[in-house]
Amino acid sequence: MSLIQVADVNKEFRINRRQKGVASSLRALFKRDYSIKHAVKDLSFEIDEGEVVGYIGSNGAGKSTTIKMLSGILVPTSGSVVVDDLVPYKNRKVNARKIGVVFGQRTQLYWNLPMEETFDLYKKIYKIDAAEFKRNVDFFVELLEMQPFLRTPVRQLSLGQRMRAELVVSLLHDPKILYLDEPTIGLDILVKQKIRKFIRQLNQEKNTTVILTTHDMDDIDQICHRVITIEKGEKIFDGSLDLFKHTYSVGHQLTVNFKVKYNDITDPRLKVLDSQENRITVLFKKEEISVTECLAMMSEIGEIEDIKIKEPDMEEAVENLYTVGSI
Ligand SMILES: Nc1ncnc2c1ncn2[C@@H]1O[C@H](COP(=O)(O)OP(=O)(O)OP(=O)(O)O)[C@@H](O)[C@H]1O
Repeated sequence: MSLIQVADVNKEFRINRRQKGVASSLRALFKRDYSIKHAVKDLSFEIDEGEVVGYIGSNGAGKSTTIKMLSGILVPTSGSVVVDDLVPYKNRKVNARKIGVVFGQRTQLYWNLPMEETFDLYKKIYKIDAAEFKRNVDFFVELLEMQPFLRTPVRQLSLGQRMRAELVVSLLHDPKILYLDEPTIGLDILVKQKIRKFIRQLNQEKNTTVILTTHDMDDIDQICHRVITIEKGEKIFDGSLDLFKHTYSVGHQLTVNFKVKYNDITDPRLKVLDSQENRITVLFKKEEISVTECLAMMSEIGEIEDIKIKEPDMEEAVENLYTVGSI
């Protein structure tokens, strides 16, 4: 049975429409005046232990609402959410032991305490066994290169240092599942890379299941094996990272420089983007024609000097997803 099971879940929010003024306040006493926001609609998916899943969608698509239902903060309006055999909102305490959560915008740190003391505090809160605690702190501090700032009060840490600290705090009790909501937002590229590497290692060494929401497509590209996309509350794609790219990207781009070029290409599976005296750029889908076949064709139309292949691009795939929708 899957570790996370989401079946036919809906989440509605009631939004008050009350206008300003005494008359409208009086009216509101007798007549309910609100609209319903369907944040998540008929959502179903399953996630197995050890999977690393990117959960993506544009602003307001319903990502955070889903994560909040998975972590037990929100109650679904209908449908069922089961995480490791528990219904999260009914078992918030037990569920909290099994999950780690990092919301990019919300902190779990104490402003005036250095990290070392914050870790000790969480050790007490979660009643973490001393040996397990030491093992984890050593492991995480080394992987995230946190030694130099362990004794610095949190308020003096940079955003990147704080985000690394957030990750450690959420993982000290060895949770089975880690929910990450925009973990690299606002960070410089070096810290982003450190965090991405850390998440990959965490998954490999501890088999932690990771669900990651982000607007940074490099996060997805470099960390996730699977992608689920949601738009206007509805799931529109669920599959491997490769399938995602191939479904939504326009294809591979091949540029060939020729010593001598005799002809132009005519095969309908290759779309010519640019053709010059000694160079041609074509677009193709790997499912329709292989790279080898493509190159064989190129060698028939000229003497090849040099080639360059551009893989389908994640950013471009997401752009297409948002404009095309589900296919
Ligand atoms: N407490 C709430 N009350 C009313 N509406 C809400 C509430 N929380 C979320 N919503 C609405 O539900 C929809 C989904 O919001 P959600 O925060 O899940 O989106 P998101 O995909 O995480 O977006 P973002 O990428 O901007 O963080 C949005 O239209 C949002 O305005």
